[in-house]
Amino acid sequence: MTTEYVVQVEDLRKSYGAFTAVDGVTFDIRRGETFALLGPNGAGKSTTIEILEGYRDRTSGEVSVLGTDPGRGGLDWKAKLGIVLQSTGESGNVTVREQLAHFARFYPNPRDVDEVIAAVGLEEKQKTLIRKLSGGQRRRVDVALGIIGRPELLFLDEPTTGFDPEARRQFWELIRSLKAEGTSILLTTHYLDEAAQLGDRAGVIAGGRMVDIGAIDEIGGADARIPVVRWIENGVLREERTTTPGALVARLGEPDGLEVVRPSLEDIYLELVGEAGLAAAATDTVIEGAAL
Ligand SMILES: Nc1ncnc2c1ncn2[C@@H]1O[C@H](COP(=O)(O)OP(=O)(O)OP(=O)(O)O)[C@@H](O)[C@H]1O
Repeated sequence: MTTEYVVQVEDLRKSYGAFTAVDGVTFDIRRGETFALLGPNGAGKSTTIEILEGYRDRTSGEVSVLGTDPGRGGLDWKAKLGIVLQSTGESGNVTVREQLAHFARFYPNPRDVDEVIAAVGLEEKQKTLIRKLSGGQRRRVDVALGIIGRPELLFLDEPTTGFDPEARRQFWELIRSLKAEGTSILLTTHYLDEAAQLGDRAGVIAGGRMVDIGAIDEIGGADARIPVVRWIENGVLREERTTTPGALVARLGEPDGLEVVRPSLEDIYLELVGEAGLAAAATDTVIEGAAL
């Protein structure tokens, strides 16, 4: 059986004048997979997503989304996508329920409006005007609009920004249930715990380039996951990375400040992005040197 891809991106580039925002990015997403695109502000995540959604032209590269070039996708193609953009656009003078019922009519096989309202936890606000909602509640409306059409592929650009911790956990449950139904998802987030909770694979973009890509529990390579043992010896903080922290701890006994730290996805991500920043700075120096 061949793997079916819902997204295929090959050597994607996007320039704004002399500035290259996306610089040769390659990745794919398999059907049913949740792929997390991670990277610092300005890395090129939204630009990439907007190209895949058909909202932005690309400078070069090959892109296929549900078998179609997004630059040429028609309404049938659009109806298979669910899109939650980064900026919250919903400030309307209609109620939550009216807005969802209105958008449901654009799709051939929409989800039930009540079901979606319940899924995003807006039952008590369904008759409230959208402009009277809080920021986090409006974001839930954005998410509801993204899933009302029962999309095959859902784009979530920083979906939980502004959510309180409980709402974020409810949202994770919602995403898990969509995933269980077979929805493929492309997620960008600055919450690394969210990526670790929801993602099957992740790509880390920095400065428009993919600096690493792989299964969530393999990003950064095996060495990045080696635990660190820290303790205080003669008033000095010591630390050692070891694959056998238990043996080291047994040898140390019970020194002050003893802790075993397993690097989180966030630690690994920060290291990757830090290294990419240093590499870019080094390249800039060479280019400046060459120009002299
Ligand atoms: N219309 C535009 N014209 C010129 N430059 C742009 C335009 N849109 C984006 N950029 C630049 O492209 C780069 C990538 O932006 P993009 O929005 O894709 O980043 P991002 O990874 O989504 O960041 P964030 O995490 O802040 O959302 C940024 O340096 C941005 O300033």
